[in-house]
Amino acid sequence: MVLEVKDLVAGYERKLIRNLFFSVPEPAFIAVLGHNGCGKSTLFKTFVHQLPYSGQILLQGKDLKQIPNAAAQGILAHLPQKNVVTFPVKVKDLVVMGMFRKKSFFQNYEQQDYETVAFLLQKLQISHLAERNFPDLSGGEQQLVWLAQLMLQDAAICLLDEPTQQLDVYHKKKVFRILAEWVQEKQKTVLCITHDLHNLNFMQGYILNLSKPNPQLERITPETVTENREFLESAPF
Ligand SMILES: Nc1ncnc2c1ncn2[C@@H]1O[C@H](COP(=O)(O)OP(=O)(O)OP(=O)(O)O)[C@@H](O)[C@H]1O
Repeated sequence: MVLEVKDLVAGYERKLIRNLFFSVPEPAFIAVLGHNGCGKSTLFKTFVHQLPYSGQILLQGKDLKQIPNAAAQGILAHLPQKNVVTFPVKVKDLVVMGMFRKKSFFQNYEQQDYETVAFLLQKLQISHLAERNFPDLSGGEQQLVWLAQLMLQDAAICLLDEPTQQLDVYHKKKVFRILAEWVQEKQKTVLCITHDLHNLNFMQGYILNLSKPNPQLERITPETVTENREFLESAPF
């Protein structure tokens, strides 16, 4: 079992996540949907120990509470919605840091690591950004760079919080295709918060709509995408 959530209750004064149950037996893509403020990022925060919760979260069969540093173990990687860098750093030097698990603290990154970075940047079609100063990039360009860094972490389960939010329509589609390929070829489990429902039509996997009264994994089909879009187009009350 890759991931199990049992009777999860989490949130703030108001518990946004109430008695959530779902399980992912095999690597899969899961689109996490829902109206603004329904608790999607809150769900991810419970996974990365940023919020207390009751109930159980099991990653690869192990209780999350017994895994204080899932990132260092290559179990979990999290790409938050906002990630700010204000110091000057070249894109390639930021991306290579995704390989931190393979390095000891004082070890430098080598030529071979930068070759891996170059390959990934090419895949994401952002090779031309490699030598640029990261803080000077546009919002969408920065998002693609963070995605490259996250992919290099090579974690089994990835939490992506609206990774395509600032991308143009071409790059949105491209990123969804790359994620689909990544899940299938590398057997990753990707939970992806998104409002880009039309891009789900060509994806295989599941929808988890946290705006619904009793959210469950629903297999992605043209019908479930339409039903969830119509559900979300209606008022969230
Ligand atoms: N630290 C906090 N203290 C109290 N309330 C909070 C805190 N952080 C977030 N919230 C509230 O919890 C609710 C859910 O926030 P969350 O970020 O999980 O929403 P979301 O579903 O990811 O929304 P969006 O689609 O807008 O990103 C919001 O109403 C937010 O204001």
